[in-house]
Amino acid sequence: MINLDQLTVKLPGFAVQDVSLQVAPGEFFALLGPTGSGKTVILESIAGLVHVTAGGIRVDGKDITRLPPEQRRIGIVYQDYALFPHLTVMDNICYGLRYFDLDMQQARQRIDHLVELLGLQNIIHRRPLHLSGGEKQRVCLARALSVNPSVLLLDEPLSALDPNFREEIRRVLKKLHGELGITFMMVTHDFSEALYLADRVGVIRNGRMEQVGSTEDIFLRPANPFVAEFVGMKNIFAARVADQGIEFGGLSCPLPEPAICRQGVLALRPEDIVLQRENGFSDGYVHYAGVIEQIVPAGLWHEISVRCREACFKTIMDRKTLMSHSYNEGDAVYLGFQTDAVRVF
Ligand SMILES: Nc1ncnc2c1ncn2[C@@H]1O[C@H](COP(=O)(O)OP(=O)(O)OP(=O)(O)O)[C@@H](O)[C@H]1O
Repeated sequence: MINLDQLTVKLPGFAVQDVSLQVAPGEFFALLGPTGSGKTVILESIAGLVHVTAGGIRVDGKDITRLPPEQRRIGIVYQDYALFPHLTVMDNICYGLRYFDLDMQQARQRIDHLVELLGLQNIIHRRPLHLSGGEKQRVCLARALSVNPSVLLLDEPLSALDPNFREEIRRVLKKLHGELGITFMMVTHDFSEALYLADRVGVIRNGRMEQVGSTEDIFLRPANPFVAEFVGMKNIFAARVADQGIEFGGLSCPLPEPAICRQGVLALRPEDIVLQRENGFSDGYVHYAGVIEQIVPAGLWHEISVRCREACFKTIMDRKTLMSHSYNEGDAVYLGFQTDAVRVF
């Protein structure tokens, strides 16, 4: 269990301010935020690698705010591996043991178990130079877990990996978390990673916590336009409350309940928007006539921009559907969405 109580870390030109957070025992928590928002500073303050200016950190009920790193029983894994090139895999895994007061027989048993769990049996005598990215990251996980930590901190553990190994390490992390039952806290700027791995998420902006909640909550019910945009709501419009709903981009959107629109923003996820050639939308859908402005291939999907009056909507479509409807730039279409997909801030 991790407990941050108004954690404040002041650095030259940047500060983490009053971050309070509770991560339950055995939980997988993801700390999300754009680059430079302070995620690593928070992680490193938990590990004892940066000085905490004010507030406190407790792990499993114990105040560790001023303890040196080696007395915290916390493992940390970085994106760039940081393995010793001159040591074998086994020596890298065992390197940290000397700094901890551990029962060596138990430590050896634990390492044998980790080597098996992480599938490292065939590479324990190799040096890091001869390992793939996925293998290096599995070695780092074994090294961080060798000291039997109660908390494992992961700083963007997937971002240096190419896509195939990323998938592999994602599965490894899920399996490790399931089998070891310890608390995981992972920093990432990729919401899809958090969606796959984490139970709960905290979104950081500029050193402050913007929202904490279940991954589903953050995804479906972002608390403000910043979080909405961060979790992929690509349709964000200036809006205002009107007689029967809300107005934006020269359009009117009736809503079943009166909207509270304090920040004057309406947001929609691209995947909640449907396109049709003819207007066949059923009740419950809000729909507008528009024109396809742009079709951009994006991997397995195409991103389609549709202009309806002054509002330019973004939606996504798989290649097969796009082909079967023969949609092209310049085509007149109807665009619709259900009112419960609309978020108003
Ligand atoms: N030791 C330090 N001294 C001064 N400034 C620092 C120090 N460590 C980090 N910073 C600054 O604090 C800010 C937050 O950095 P941090 O590494 O926590 O961001 P982040 O959210 O992890 O970003 P990224 O996703 O790019 O890793 C940055 O502006 C960074 O330059």
